[in-house]
Amino acid sequence: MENVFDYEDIQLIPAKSIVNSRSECDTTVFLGGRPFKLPVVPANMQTIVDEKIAIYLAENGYFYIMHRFEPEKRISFMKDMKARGLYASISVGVKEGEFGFIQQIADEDLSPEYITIDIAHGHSNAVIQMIQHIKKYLPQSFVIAGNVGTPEAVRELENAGADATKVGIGPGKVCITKIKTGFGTGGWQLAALRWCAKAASKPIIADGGLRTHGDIAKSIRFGAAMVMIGSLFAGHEESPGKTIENEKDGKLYKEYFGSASEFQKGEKKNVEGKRILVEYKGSLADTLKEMEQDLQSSISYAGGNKLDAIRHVDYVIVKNSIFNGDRGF
Ligand SMILES: NC(=O)C1=CN([C@@H]2O[C@H](COP(=O)(O)OP(=O)(O)OC[C@H]3O[C@@H](n4cnc5c(N)ncnc54)[C@H](OP(=O)(O)O)[C@@H]3O)[C@@H](O)[C@H]2O)C=CC1
Ligand SMILES: Nc1nc2c(ncn2[C@@H]2O[C@H](COP(=O)(O)O)[C@@H](O)[C@H]2O)c(=O)[nH]1
Repeated sequence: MENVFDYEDIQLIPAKSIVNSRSECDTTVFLGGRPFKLPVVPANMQTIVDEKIAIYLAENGYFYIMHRFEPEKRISFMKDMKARGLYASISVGVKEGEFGFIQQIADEDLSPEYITIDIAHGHSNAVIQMIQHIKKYLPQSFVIAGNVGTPEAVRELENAGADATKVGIGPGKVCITKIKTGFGTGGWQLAALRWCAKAASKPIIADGGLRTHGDIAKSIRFGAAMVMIGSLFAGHEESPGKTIENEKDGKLYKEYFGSASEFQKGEKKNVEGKRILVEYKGSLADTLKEMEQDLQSSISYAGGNKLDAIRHVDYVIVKNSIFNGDRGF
Protein backbone atom coordinates (compact mmCIF):
# COMPACT_ATOMS: atom_id res chain seq x y z
CA MET A 1 0.00 0.00 0.00
CA GLU A 2 1.28 3.48 -0.83
CA ASN A 3 1.36 6.42 1.59
CA VAL A 4 1.49 4.60 4.88
CA PHE A 5 1.73 6.99 7.82
CA ASP A 6 0.62 7.51 11.40
CA TYR A 7 -0.51 10.43 13.55
CA GLU A 8 2.95 11.81 14.20
CA ASP A 9 3.81 11.84 10.49
CA ILE A 10 1.06 14.27 9.50
CA GLN A 11 0.56 18.01 9.70
CA LEU A 12 -2.69 19.59 8.55
CA ILE A 13 -2.35 22.76 6.49
CA PRO A 14 -4.06 25.93 7.76
CA ALA A 15 -6.70 27.77 5.72
CA LYS A 16 -7.89 31.37 6.16
CA SER A 17 -9.93 31.77 9.33
CA ILE A 18 -13.58 32.82 9.04
CA VAL A 19 -14.11 33.36 12.77
CA ASN A 20 -13.12 36.20 15.10
CA SER A 21 -12.80 33.93 18.10
CA ARG A 22 -12.17 30.21 18.51
CA SER A 23 -15.21 30.16 20.79
CA GLU A 24 -17.36 30.54 17.66
CA CYS A 25 -16.28 27.07 16.51
CA ASP A 26 -18.71 24.25 17.20
CA THR A 27 -17.34 20.80 18.07
CA THR A 28 -20.75 19.09 18.16
CA VAL A 29 -21.09 15.73 16.46
CA PHE A 30 -24.19 13.58 15.88
CA LEU A 31 -24.11 9.83 16.40
CA GLY A 32 -27.22 7.69 16.31
CA GLY A 33 -29.37 10.79 16.08
CA ARG A 34 -28.04 12.41 19.27
CA PRO A 35 -25.79 15.45 19.49
CA PHE A 36 -22.59 15.16 21.54
CA LYS A 37 -20.30 18.00 22.59
CA LEU A 38 -17.16 16.27 21.31
CA PRO A 39 -16.34 13.60 18.70
CA VAL A 40 -14.52 11.74 21.45
CA VAL A 41 -15.46 8.73 23.57
CA PRO A 42 -13.35 7.35 26.43
CA ALA A 43 -12.41 3.72 25.77
CA ASN A 44 -14.81 1.06 27.06
CA MET A 45 -12.16 -0.34 29.40
CA GLN A 46 -12.31 -1.04 33.11
CA THR A 47 -9.59 1.48 34.07
CA ILE A 48 -11.17 4.21 31.91
CA VAL A 49 -14.93 4.21 32.49
CA ASP A 50 -17.25 3.21 35.32
CA GLU A 51 -20.87 3.93 36.21
CA LYS A 52 -20.06 7.30 37.79
CA ILE A 53 -18.12 8.51 34.77
CA ALA A 54 -20.83 7.22 32.41
CA ILE A 55 -23.46 9.22 34.30
CA TYR A 56 -21.24 12.34 34.30
CA LEU A 57 -20.63 12.07 30.55
CA ALA A 58 -24.27 11.41 29.67
CA GLU A 59 -25.52 14.21 31.93
CA ASN A 60 -23.07 16.67 30.41
CA GLY A 61 -23.68 15.96 26.73
CA TYR A 62 -20.78 13.61 25.98
CA PHE A 63 -20.82 10.15 24.43
CA TYR A 64 -19.80 7.19 26.59
CA ILE A 65 -19.66 3.41 26.14
CA MET A 66 -19.78 1.33 29.31
CA HIS A 67 -17.35 -1.61 29.36
CA ARG A 68 -18.48 -5.26 29.47
CA PHE A 69 -16.19 -6.61 32.17
CA GLU A 70 -18.76 -6.78 34.96
CA PRO A 71 -21.47 -8.42 32.85
CA GLU A 72 -23.83 -9.01 35.76
CA LYS A 73 -24.13 -5.25 36.38
CA ARG A 74 -25.31 -4.34 32.89
CA ILE A 75 -29.05 -4.75 33.47
CA SER A 76 -29.09 -2.61 36.61
CA PHE A 77 -26.84 -0.07 34.85
CA MET A 78 -29.33 0.29 32.00
CA LYS A 79 -32.25 0.59 34.43
CA ASP A 80 -30.39 3.24 36.41
CA MET A 81 -29.58 5.30 33.31
CA LYS A 82 -33.19 5.13 32.15
CA ALA A 83 -34.47 6.09 35.63
CA ARG A 84 -32.26 9.20 35.40
CA GLY A 85 -33.60 10.04 31.92
CA LEU A 86 -30.19 9.34 30.37
CA TYR A 87 -29.30 7.28 27.31
CA ALA A 88 -27.85 3.81 27.88
CA SER A 89 -24.74 2.69 26.00
CA ILE A 90 -23.34 -0.77 26.77
CA SER A 91 -20.81 -3.25 25.40
CA VAL A 92 -21.23 -6.92 24.58
CA GLY A 93 -18.97 -9.76 23.53
CA VAL A 94 -19.84 -12.68 21.26
CA LYS A 95 -19.63 -15.69 23.51
CA GLU A 96 -22.73 -17.90 23.78
CA GLY A 97 -24.14 -16.20 26.89
CA GLU A 98 -24.10 -12.81 25.21
CA PHE A 99 -26.76 -13.90 22.71
CA GLY A 100 -29.02 -14.84 25.63
CA PHE A 101 -28.21 -11.52 27.29
CA ILE A 102 -29.54 -9.64 24.24
CA GLN A 103 -32.75 -11.67 24.40
CA GLN A 104 -33.05 -10.91 28.11
CA ILE A 105 -32.72 -7.17 27.45
CA ALA A 106 -35.43 -7.43 24.81
CA ASP A 107 -37.71 -9.43 27.15
CA GLU A 108 -37.26 -6.80 29.87
CA ASP A 109 -37.97 -4.04 27.34
CA LEU A 110 -34.72 -2.26 28.15
CA SER A 111 -33.50 -1.54 24.60
CA PRO A 112 -30.29 0.47 25.17
CA GLU A 113 -29.77 3.35 22.78
CA TYR A 114 -26.25 2.14 21.88
CA ILE A 115 -24.68 -1.33 21.87
CA THR A 116 -21.00 -1.81 21.07
CA ILE A 117 -19.72 -5.23 20.06
CA ASP A 118 -16.26 -5.18 21.62
CA ILE A 119 -14.02 -7.87 20.14
CA ALA A 120 -10.33 -7.93 19.26
CA HIS A 121 -10.85 -9.37 15.77
CA GLY A 122 -14.22 -7.97 14.68
CA HIS A 123 -14.04 -9.25 11.11
CA SER A 124 -15.61 -12.57 12.01
CA ASN A 125 -18.78 -14.59 11.60
CA ALA A 126 -19.38 -14.36 15.33
CA VAL A 127 -19.63 -10.57 15.13
CA ILE A 128 -21.81 -10.71 12.02
CA GLN A 129 -24.17 -13.10 13.83
CA MET A 130 -24.24 -10.82 16.87
CA ILE A 131 -25.09 -7.76 14.74
CA GLN A 132 -27.96 -9.67 13.13
CA HIS A 133 -29.11 -11.00 16.50
CA ILE A 134 -29.20 -7.48 18.02
CA LYS A 135 -31.00 -6.07 14.98
CA LYS A 136 -33.60 -8.85 15.27
CA TYR A 137 -34.32 -8.43 18.99
CA LEU A 138 -33.42 -4.77 19.58
CA PRO A 139 -33.99 -3.02 16.24
CA GLN A 140 -33.97 0.44 17.85
CA SER A 141 -30.46 0.10 19.28
CA PHE A 142 -27.59 1.77 17.40
CA VAL A 143 -24.96 -0.93 16.87
CA ILE A 144 -21.24 -0.14 16.82
CA ALA A 145 -19.21 -3.15 15.68
CA GLY A 146 -15.49 -3.80 15.86
CA ASN A 147 -12.65 -3.79 15.90
CA VAL A 148 -11.54 -4.00 12.31
CA GLY A 149 -8.68 -2.75 10.15
CA THR A 150 -9.65 -3.30 6.52
CA PRO A 151 -12.22 -1.94 4.04
CA GLU A 152 -13.55 -5.48 3.47
CA ALA A 153 -14.32 -5.78 7.16
CA VAL A 154 -16.05 -2.39 7.28
CA ARG A 155 -18.23 -3.32 4.32
CA GLU A 156 -19.13 -6.75 5.69
CA LEU A 157 -20.11 -5.43 9.12
CA GLU A 158 -22.10 -2.56 7.59
CA ASN A 159 -23.87 -5.01 5.29
CA ALA A 160 -24.71 -7.20 8.27
CA GLY A 161 -26.49 -4.21 9.82
CA ALA A 162 -23.88 -2.38 11.90
CA ASP A 163 -24.70 1.33 12.22
CA ALA A 164 -21.04 2.24 12.77
CA THR A 165 -17.73 0.40 12.74
CA LYS A 166 -14.72 0.80 14.99
CA VAL A 167 -11.29 0.78 13.35
CA GLY A 168 -8.06 -0.09 15.15
CA ILE A 169 -6.29 -3.40 15.65
CA GLY A 170 -3.25 -2.98 17.82
CA PRO A 171 -2.46 0.75 17.96
CA GLY A 172 -3.38 1.12 21.63
CA LYS A 173 -0.98 2.29 24.32
CA VAL A 174 -1.42 -0.89 26.37
CA CYS A 175 -1.66 -3.13 23.35
CA ILE A 176 0.84 -5.86 22.59
CA THR A 177 -1.10 -7.46 19.72
CA LYS A 178 1.35 -6.35 17.08
CA ILE A 179 4.25 -7.79 19.08
CA LYS A 180 2.55 -11.04 20.03
CA THR A 181 0.85 -11.76 16.69
CA GLY A 182 2.58 -9.70 14.03
CA PHE A 183 -0.77 -8.26 12.90
CA GLY A 184 -2.57 -4.97 13.08
CA THR A 185 -2.74 -1.29 12.32
CA GLY A 186 -0.21 -0.30 14.99
CA GLY A 187 2.24 2.21 13.50
CA TRP A 188 -0.05 3.04 10.56
CA GLN A 189 -3.42 3.52 12.25
CA LEU A 190 -4.12 6.86 10.56
CA ALA A 191 -3.48 5.42 7.09
CA ALA A 192 -5.63 2.38 7.95
CA LEU A 193 -8.39 4.75 9.03
CA ARG A 194 -8.22 6.53 5.68
CA TRP A 195 -8.26 3.18 3.85
CA CYS A 196 -11.32 2.00 5.79
CA ALA A 197 -13.14 5.34 5.60
CA LYS A 198 -13.03 5.24 1.79
CA ALA A 199 -15.11 2.06 1.89
CA ALA A 200 -17.49 3.11 4.65
CA SER A 201 -21.03 4.31 4.08
CA LYS A 202 -21.70 4.75 7.81
CA PRO A 203 -19.76 6.43 10.64
CA ILE A 204 -16.34 5.16 11.63
CA ILE A 205 -14.91 5.40 15.14
CA ALA A 206 -11.09 5.56 15.10
CA ASP A 207 -9.92 3.54 18.08
CA GLY A 208 -6.49 3.68 19.67
CA GLY A 209 -3.15 5.35 19.04
CA LEU A 210 -4.17 8.96 19.72
CA ARG A 211 -1.50 10.57 21.89
CA THR A 212 -2.28 14.29 21.62
CA HIS A 213 -5.38 16.42 21.23
CA GLY A 214 -4.26 17.32 17.71
CA ASP A 215 -4.72 13.66 16.80
CA ILE A 216 -8.48 14.16 17.14
CA ALA A 217 -8.48 16.65 14.25
CA LYS A 218 -6.20 14.36 12.23
CA SER A 219 -8.62 11.45 12.74
CA ILE A 220 -11.50 13.57 11.52
CA ARG A 221 -9.48 14.67 8.49
CA PHE A 222 -8.90 11.03 7.57
CA GLY A 223 -12.51 9.93 7.89
CA ALA A 224 -13.46 9.37 11.52
CA ALA A 225 -16.85 10.52 12.77
CA MET A 226 -15.59 10.00 16.31
CA VAL A 227 -12.48 8.78 18.13
CA MET A 228 -12.11 6.37 21.03
CA ILE A 229 -9.28 7.15 23.46
CA GLY A 230 -7.88 5.23 26.42
CA SER A 231 -4.49 6.53 27.56
CA LEU A 232 -5.39 10.23 27.54
CA PHE A 233 -8.29 9.45 29.89
CA ALA A 234 -6.47 7.08 32.23
CA GLY A 235 -4.83 9.56 34.60
CA HIS A 236 -7.77 11.45 36.04
CA GLU A 237 -8.83 11.78 39.61
CA GLU A 238 -12.07 10.01 38.64
CA SER A 239 -10.39 7.27 36.55
CA PRO A 240 -11.31 3.83 37.95
CA GLY A 241 -7.71 2.52 37.88
CA LYS A 242 -5.86 2.37 41.20
CA THR A 243 -4.02 5.51 42.32
CA ILE A 244 -0.38 4.75 43.12
CA GLU A 245 2.06 7.04 44.91
CA ASN A 246 5.75 6.89 44.02
CA GLU A 247 7.58 6.22 47.29
CA LYS A 248 10.62 8.29 46.27
CA ASP A 249 9.10 11.59 45.17
CA GLY A 250 5.46 11.26 46.21
CA LYS A 251 4.30 11.69 42.61
CA LEU A 252 0.86 10.20 41.83
CA TYR A 253 0.13 7.71 39.06
CA LYS A 254 -2.96 5.84 37.89
CA GLU A 255 -2.90 2.31 36.60
CA TYR A 256 -4.09 1.60 33.06
CA PHE A 257 -4.39 -1.97 31.81
CA GLY A 258 -5.47 -3.60 28.55
CA SER A 259 -8.77 -5.42 28.29
CA ALA A 260 -6.84 -8.45 27.04
CA SER A 261 -4.16 -8.16 29.73
CA GLU A 262 -3.53 -10.68 32.48
CA PHE A 263 -4.82 -8.05 34.95
CA GLN A 264 -8.20 -7.97 33.20
CA LYS A 265 -8.47 -11.67 32.45
CA GLY A 266 -7.11 -12.98 35.73
CA GLU A 267 -5.19 -15.61 33.78
CA LYS A 268 -2.31 -15.88 31.35
CA LYS A 269 -4.33 -17.04 28.34
CA ASN A 270 -4.27 -15.25 24.99
CA VAL A 271 -2.79 -12.16 26.61
CA GLU A 272 -2.58 -9.23 24.16
CA GLY A 273 -2.47 -6.34 26.60
CA LYS A 274 -0.27 -4.95 29.35
CA ARG A 275 -0.50 -2.71 32.42
CA ILE A 276 1.21 0.66 32.69
CA LEU A 277 1.18 3.61 35.08
CA VAL A 278 0.22 7.03 33.72
CA GLU A 279 0.84 10.33 35.43
CA TYR A 280 -2.03 11.69 37.46
CA LYS A 281 -3.50 14.70 35.67
CA GLY A 282 -6.36 16.21 37.61
CA SER A 283 -10.04 16.21 36.71
CA LEU A 284 -11.82 14.69 33.74
CA ALA A 285 -13.86 17.88 33.30
CA ASP A 286 -10.65 19.90 32.79
CA THR A 287 -9.39 17.52 30.10
CA LEU A 288 -12.73 17.57 28.29
CA LYS A 289 -12.74 21.37 28.36
CA GLU A 290 -9.16 21.50 27.06
CA MET A 291 -10.01 19.01 24.30
CA GLU A 292 -12.95 21.17 23.28
CA GLN A 293 -10.81 24.32 23.17
CA ASP A 294 -8.06 22.59 21.20
CA LEU A 295 -10.58 21.20 18.73
CA GLN A 296 -12.22 24.62 18.38
CA SER A 297 -8.77 25.91 17.51
CA SER A 298 -8.33 23.08 14.96
CA ILE A 299 -11.62 24.06 13.33
CA SER A 300 -10.49 27.68 13.08
CA TYR A 301 -7.18 26.61 11.47
CA ALA A 302 -9.27 24.56 9.02
CA GLY A 303 -10.99 27.79 7.96
CA GLY A 304 -14.47 26.92 9.18
CA ASN A 305 -16.72 27.06 12.20
CA LYS A 306 -17.89 23.44 12.34
CA LEU A 307 -16.13 20.07 12.57
CA ASP A 308 -16.85 19.38 8.93
CA ALA A 309 -14.30 22.02 7.88
CA ILE A 310 -11.49 19.74 9.08
CA ARG A 311 -12.50 16.98 6.66
CA HIS A 312 -11.44 19.03 3.65
CA VAL A 313 -8.07 20.50 4.64
CA ASP A 314 -4.82 19.69 2.85
CA TYR A 315 -2.03 17.92 4.67
CA VAL A 316 1.62 17.02 4.36
CA ILE A 317 3.45 13.89 5.38
CA VAL A 318 6.46 14.82 7.48
CA LYS A 319 7.82 11.46 8.58
CA ASN A 320 8.39 11.31 12.35
CA SER A 321 9.18 14.99 12.52
CA ILE A 322 6.33 16.86 14.17
CA PHE A 323 7.97 16.58 17.58
CA ASN A 324 11.36 17.73 16.19
CA GLY A 325 12.96 15.09 18.33
CA ASP A 326 11.14 16.34 21.45
CA ARG A 327 8.84 13.68 22.85
CA GLY A 328 8.22 15.40 26.14
CA PHE A 329 4.56 16.34 25.48
N1 LIG B 1 -8.41 -3.14 19.57
C1 LIG B 1 -7.48 -4.04 19.70
O1 LIG B 1 -6.44 -4.01 19.04
C2 LIG B 1 -7.63 -5.16 20.64
C3 LIG B 1 -8.54 -5.10 21.64
N2 LIG B 1 -8.64 -6.10 22.57
C4 LIG B 1 -9.65 -5.95 23.61
O2 LIG B 1 -9.51 -7.00 24.54
C5 LIG B 1 -10.77 -7.47 24.97
C6 LIG B 1 -10.85 -8.94 24.77
O3 LIG B 1 -11.01 -9.22 23.37
P1 LIG B 1 -11.39 -10.67 22.82
O4 LIG B 1 -10.27 -11.60 23.17
O5 LIG B 1 -11.78 -10.57 21.40
O6 LIG B 1 -12.70 -10.98 23.64
P2 LIG B 1 -13.20 -12.29 24.30
O7 LIG B 1 -12.20 -12.83 25.22
O8 LIG B 1 -14.56 -12.00 24.79
O9 LIG B 1 -13.28 -13.25 23.03
C7 LIG B 1 -14.36 -13.13 22.15
C8 LIG B 1 -14.54 -14.41 21.34
O10 LIG B 1 -13.78 -14.28 20.16
C9 LIG B 1 -12.81 -15.33 20.11
N3 LIG B 1 -11.60 -14.71 19.62
C10 LIG B 1 -10.78 -13.82 20.24
N4 LIG B 1 -9.78 -13.46 19.43
C11 LIG B 1 -9.97 -14.14 18.29
C12 LIG B 1 -9.27 -14.22 17.07
N5 LIG B 1 -8.14 -13.53 16.88
N6 LIG B 1 -9.75 -15.01 16.11
C13 LIG B 1 -10.86 -15.74 16.28
N7 LIG B 1 -11.59 -15.71 17.41
C14 LIG B 1 -11.13 -14.94 18.40
C15 LIG B 1 -12.70 -15.84 21.54
O11 LIG B 1 -12.35 -17.20 21.60
P3 LIG B 1 -10.88 -17.67 22.11
O12 LIG B 1 -10.50 -16.78 23.27
O13 LIG B 1 -11.08 -19.08 22.53
O14 LIG B 1 -9.96 -17.51 20.96
C16 LIG B 1 -14.08 -15.63 22.05
O15 LIG B 1 -14.92 -16.69 21.67
C17 LIG B 1 -11.82 -6.66 24.20
O16 LIG B 1 -12.24 -5.61 25.02
C18 LIG B 1 -11.05 -6.13 23.02
O17 LIG B 1 -11.54 -4.86 22.60
C19 LIG B 1 -7.86 -7.20 22.50
C20 LIG B 1 -6.91 -7.32 21.55
C21 LIG B 1 -6.75 -6.33 20.49
N1 LIG C 1 -4.29 -5.02 21.66
C1 LIG C 1 -4.99 -4.59 22.71
N2 LIG C 1 -5.72 -3.47 22.55
C2 LIG C 1 -6.44 -3.09 23.59
C3 LIG C 1 -6.42 -3.77 24.81
N3 LIG C 1 -7.26 -3.15 25.64
C4 LIG C 1 -7.78 -2.12 24.95
N4 LIG C 1 -7.27 -2.08 23.72
C5 LIG C 1 -7.53 -1.11 22.67
O1 LIG C 1 -6.81 0.09 22.93
C6 LIG C 1 -7.69 1.21 22.78
C7 LIG C 1 -7.19 2.43 23.55
O2 LIG C 1 -5.98 2.87 22.98
P1 LIG C 1 -5.17 4.15 23.50
O3 LIG C 1 -4.01 4.22 22.56
O4 LIG C 1 -6.08 5.33 23.36
O5 LIG C 1 -4.77 3.91 24.90
C8 LIG C 1 -9.01 0.66 23.27
O6 LIG C 1 -10.12 1.43 22.91
C9 LIG C 1 -9.00 -0.73 22.63
O7 LIG C 1 -9.42 -0.73 21.31
C10 LIG C 1 -5.61 -4.91 24.94
O8 LIG C 1 -5.52 -5.55 25.98
N5 LIG C 1 -4.91 -5.28 23.85
